[in-house]
Amino acid sequence: MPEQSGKVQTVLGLIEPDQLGRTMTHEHLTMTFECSHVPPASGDEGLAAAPIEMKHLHWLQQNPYSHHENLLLNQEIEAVKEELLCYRKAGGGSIVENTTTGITRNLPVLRQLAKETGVHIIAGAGYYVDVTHSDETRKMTVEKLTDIIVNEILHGADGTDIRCGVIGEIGTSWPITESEKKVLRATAHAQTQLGCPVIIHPGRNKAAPGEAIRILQEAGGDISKTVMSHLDRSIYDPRELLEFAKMGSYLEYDLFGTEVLNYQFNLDVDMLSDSQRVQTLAFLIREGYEDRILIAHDIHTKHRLTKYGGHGFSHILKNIVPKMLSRGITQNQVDKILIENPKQWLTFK
Ligand SMILES: CCC(=O)NCCS(=O)(=O)O
Repeated sequence: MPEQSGKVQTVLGLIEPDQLGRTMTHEHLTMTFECSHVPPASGDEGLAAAPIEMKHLHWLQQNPYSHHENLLLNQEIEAVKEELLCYRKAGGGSIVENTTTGITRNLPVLRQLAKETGVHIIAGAGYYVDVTHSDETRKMTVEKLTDIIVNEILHGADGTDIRCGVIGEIGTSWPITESEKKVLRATAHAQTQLGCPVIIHPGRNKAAPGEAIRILQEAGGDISKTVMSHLDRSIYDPRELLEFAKMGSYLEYDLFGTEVLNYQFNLDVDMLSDSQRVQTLAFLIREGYEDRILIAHDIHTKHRLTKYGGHGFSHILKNIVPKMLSRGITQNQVDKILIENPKQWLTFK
């Protein structure tokens, strides 16, 4: 039985699950997102190249992926540190940092931030979406990928002794590519060995979450210990959502704070607003899924930091929780979503 059993593994070492407190289960503190750059609309090239300024904020908020500099969250370590101190003051305890190989994971920075702020940080093992896979990764067998992921959890990742505490976010596109399927199978095999939490980034299609879960399931993964991220932009129809929920994964609404008219990555999608996210949580609770819900902001670009006029890492604690309570979600249910469910998920079997 690994030493992680019954514990949560942070970048500073193992902790008791009760030490976690309120937990955002899907954030990024340092990463790059150039792999997802969207060319600006014709006529917007000047805005896309301009420094970030107040007068451009609305454009930036609506076109975040067309501004190259906005995709470099790794340049904002000091601002992120300030945000984490505010997050603690607002009652936050822990953050799952989902940056995996392909989007510039930086474990020494995570360890430094954890030391300087007192926020428990849980780092992610494994690989992001196919476009970020190296030729070497693509050639690897499932067994080799499994070994690497297991090693990132048991011994440390990226040549450091800093150990990851979850597998993911494991990136998948739509349709899921062959290389991504191998990583999903390796994830399931590593999870079987370690009894660890897993978190998946689905492709941008309503069929994507179910397909990723099926691949994990067939490879022996523990779906009850797996989170499906980004449901805010993936499944809208209530009947389809309940069909997916029956598969048994955690259901994560992790784009709180994102309010956009057009979702740049898929113009067919009408991205949920925060009010609609809260309505969806209330719906899932009524349908009996309160033990399966997780929430977060998934901050991954500069413009969502308070330094750039964004909502920051404390938005859920300061604004969304009161809204949840005002819409009939009880304090006990809020605590389940923010404390108990993350604790159950993050504790190694
Ligand atoms: C690395 C951050 C990330 O993947 N965020 C998800 C963005 S979206 O696909 O939900 O738009």
